[in-house]
Amino acid sequence: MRLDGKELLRTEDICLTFHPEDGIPVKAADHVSITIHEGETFGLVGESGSGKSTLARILTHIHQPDSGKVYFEGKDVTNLKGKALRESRRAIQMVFQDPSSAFNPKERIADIICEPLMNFGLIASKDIDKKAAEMLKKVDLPEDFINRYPSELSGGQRQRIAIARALVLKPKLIICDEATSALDMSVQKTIIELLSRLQKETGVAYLFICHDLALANLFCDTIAVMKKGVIHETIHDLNEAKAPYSRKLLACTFTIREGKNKVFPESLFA
Ligand SMILES: Nc1ncnc2c1ncn2[C@@H]1O[C@H](COP(=O)(O)OP(=O)(O)OP(=O)(O)O)[C@@H](O)[C@H]1O
Repeated sequence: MRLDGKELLRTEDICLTFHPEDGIPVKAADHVSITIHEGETFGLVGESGSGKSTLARILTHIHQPDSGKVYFEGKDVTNLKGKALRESRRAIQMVFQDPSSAFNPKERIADIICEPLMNFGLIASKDIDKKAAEMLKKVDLPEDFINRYPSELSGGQRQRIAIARALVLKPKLIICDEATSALDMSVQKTIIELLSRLQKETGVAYLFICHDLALANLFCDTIAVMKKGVIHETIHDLNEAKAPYSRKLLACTFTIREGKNKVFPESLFA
């Protein structure tokens, strides 16, 4: 965790409106400006549908914004095409909530981990098992997992495989989109500890998209609070949140210390 790193990624006034065929337009990104520094963990919180994944998809070039700019290491990468786009995709990797959906169930773990290297033509077939074993070690899994299949692993182990695969290209930024949300509390803790350790070892930055405000506050150096495509506040500690929406969101968090008669605040959607 560090806040003194150089600027790694910056968005400037990013806007994107979806136009579903049978509905009203949805402003999923409304003048979004964020800055992520090298080695930083940047949290993105907000209710479901607030535009968190859309922003992730813009940063990974899955969606093109209607307007605004994305800068990576100081370069404008908003409209990259061809080879430049491919190269840029190496630097930002993603880890999703359900890694199984991104894994081919018929592929060995070794091939799953090394797939990004294969896609970029960066590894020979004969080196795959060795590289995969090295990556398994990094994420605290036994090296003989190379010959297993995804269905033979637990959810937490599969998430470690997803992290190993995200790391194999040595990215500068990993976007964790609800990466720990489907895991039980104890496994979630070990994955967070793993992400922390890997960050110390590699200097990778994280964009950590999360519904759990307590976890985001604990793990993230900086947190942006998003609602309906708008960033309402960017702060380092949610306890110091000032924006009315952030306060409402915080008031909705459960804590076991409050006992059994918690009164919910007025609707977030008002
Ligand atoms: N491809 C699309 N076409 C039309 N509308 C979309 C598309 N993708 C997202 N949206 C809409 O944009 C808004 C933001 O969605 P997004 O998935 O970014 O939210 P989110 O904050 O990531 O939600 P969650 O926390 O539930 O994953 C939602 O209203 C969603 O329905």
